[in-house]
Amino acid sequence: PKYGVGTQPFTVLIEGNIGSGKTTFIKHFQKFEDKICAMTEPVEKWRNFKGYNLLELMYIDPDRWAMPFQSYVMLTMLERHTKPTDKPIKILERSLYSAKYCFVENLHKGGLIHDGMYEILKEWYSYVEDITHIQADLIVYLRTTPEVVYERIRKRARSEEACVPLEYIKQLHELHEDWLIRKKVGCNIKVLEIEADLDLSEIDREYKRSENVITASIQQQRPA
Ligand SMILES: Cc1cc2cn([C@H]3C[C@H](O)[C@@H](CO)O3)c(=O)nc2[nH]1
Repeated sequence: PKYGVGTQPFTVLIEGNIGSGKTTFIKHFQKFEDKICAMTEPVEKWRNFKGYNLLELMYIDPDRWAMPFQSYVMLTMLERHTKPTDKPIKILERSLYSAKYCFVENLHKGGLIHDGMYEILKEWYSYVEDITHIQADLIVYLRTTPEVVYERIRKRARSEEACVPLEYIKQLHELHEDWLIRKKVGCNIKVLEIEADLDLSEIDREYKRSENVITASIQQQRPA
């Protein structure tokens, strides 16, 4: 049997484009810390891996650094997927799936990683999925339009993202749509779509709706 089968609680993956509000969304759930193990993306690890800013290196020198960056992202995602918790719910920001179907796919389509690198990463994904149980019961898709998140990225002004062009954001958007809306690829996991173009004041209504769906989905769960 796969490593970790039956060891993980109900797991929600928060997915969406860069700047779609995932971290804000997850922080909203961190107040239920007695019931929910919520883990944001380890961006700080990627920005300082033993003194190397892998995120910056990936953006400024993708030919050399996009592949090693994505292989480290895979490692950090796998750590989160398999991390034990005694809480009944786990919420993760992104996943091995968005790594595979969105980011690595985008880098390869854009010619930023060589075919050989792409094949190695895909080999890792399929091996990892063969030997490890990846718990994923619900995907909350913070659905946005590229222009809206592009503006947010400009405002947030994360230094490494300064040169990310709108085209890159549009490509990532389409890959999220292929995966989560058009269901062209990937896992048949239930998707809850959140209109995340809304500005933060209105989005509380959407948080409430997702909370209801998450708690309802857990109730539907087979009793442990
Ligand atoms: C799974 C996964 C997340 C992820 C994030 N990123 C980038 C996009 C943003 O600039 C930053 C934080 O999400 O990291 C990436 O290049 N590849 C990724 N793969």
